[in-house]
Amino acid sequence: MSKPGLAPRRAALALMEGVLEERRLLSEMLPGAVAHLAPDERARAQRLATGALRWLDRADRSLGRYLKRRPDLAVHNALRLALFELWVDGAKPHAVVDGAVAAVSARKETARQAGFVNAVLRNVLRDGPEAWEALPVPQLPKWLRKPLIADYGKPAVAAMEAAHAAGAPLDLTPRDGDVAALAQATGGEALPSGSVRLSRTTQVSRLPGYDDGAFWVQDAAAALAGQALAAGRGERVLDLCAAPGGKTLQFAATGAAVTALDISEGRMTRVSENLARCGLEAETVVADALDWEGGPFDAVLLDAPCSATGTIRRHPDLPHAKDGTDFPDLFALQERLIDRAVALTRPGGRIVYCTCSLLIDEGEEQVRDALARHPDLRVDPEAVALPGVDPSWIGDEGGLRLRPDYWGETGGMDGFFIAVFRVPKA
Ligand SMILES: C[S@@+](CC[C@H](N)C(=O)[O-])C[C@H]1O[C@@H](n2cnc3c(N)ncnc32)[C@H](O)[C@@H]1O
Repeated sequence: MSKPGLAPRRAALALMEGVLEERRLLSEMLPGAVAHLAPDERARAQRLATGALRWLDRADRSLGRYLKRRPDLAVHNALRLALFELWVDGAKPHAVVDGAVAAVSARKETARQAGFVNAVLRNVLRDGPEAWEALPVPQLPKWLRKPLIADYGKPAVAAMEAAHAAGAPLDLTPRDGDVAALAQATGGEALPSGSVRLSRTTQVSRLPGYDDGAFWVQDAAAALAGQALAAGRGERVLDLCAAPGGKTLQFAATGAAVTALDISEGRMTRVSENLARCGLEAETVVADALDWEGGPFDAVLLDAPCSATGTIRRHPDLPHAKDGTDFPDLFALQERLIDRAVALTRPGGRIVYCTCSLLIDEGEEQVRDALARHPDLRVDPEAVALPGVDPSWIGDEGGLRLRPDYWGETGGMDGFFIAVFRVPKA
């Protein structure tokens, strides 16, 4: 029989290897990679892999003191994971050392290095948590850090990195807009923007009101993007890249006639499930937005596919799995999707363009380029001056720049860019 706790640790190490060697995202590998585990072990494997990747940079700095040269990836990862468990997760030292040694011993290729792992971890333990705490907050890899410093400056990037290390709370959007009632029912905090924030980790489906569809999970920054559209009862609204549907639900809850479109059939199933749970309606269309014909609509939301660099708090694997080389294709797609959104909006209508990205190429620059291609469009800064938004977050081009370090004292928010275009009357 294998040691207790070995299976989730081995699954976590396999997930880390998938990210760091095969450059795959955790979301692509889960839930397949943990399907063989019991539910609590699955959650533990995911938590360990996510945590180790979040703290990877600090673990590597720490291990630099004990390693003459970089060990094989599998051994290195076992040590990185052990440091996360010891100094962040608060696991018992003997259990961590035993677990790391057992994981390395269980693989034929690494079994001979079990003694080495044991020795390194003994040295780490001898130096204690003070040595770990003295190290800087984990930094982003250079490929991402450099352009962000160029755009925001070093202090801002350091603040974002601190927010990435802190992780993300759980935000809920109330279906009927009654934020106070939902905050009371769930024991959460009512945010000025209309979301409810829970700081504790919890199983969402066990929260009161889940089965009745009284709320859905949606980061407060993403909810602001939905609010910026200001959908009204009976208005024809198109959600052009809709899945998994947080913003579709926001529009449907206002009584708008919503068409939710997405290229992915699988992801669109989640939109339908979310609508059904919340007792809301929308027309769902699986199609490529670039060649779909319909409308014209009173309002179009384009929550475009993007680098997702605004979601690193929730997805600390992203900076390790990506290197930015595929981003220019996304920038070009965003441009074409903006042109489609313009074509699908009626004269006098409006378009919300947003991305969960920190890169200005996917935000401010897209707005500037869109205005050059469509000189009749106007950006409406008033439309993004929403409750909870600090006016200094609205840029010269009229868009709203949200960063993970904003609202730091209440748990931060996802990085987002949101701009509202007004289409001229005919
Ligand atoms: C950022 S996500 C949208 C999130 C969603 N608006 C929400 O609030 O839950 C981007 C979506 O764009 C979809 N997508 C990518 N390319 C597309 C295309 N050419 N046409 C339609 N949808 C596309 C992806 O499948 C993905 O679901």
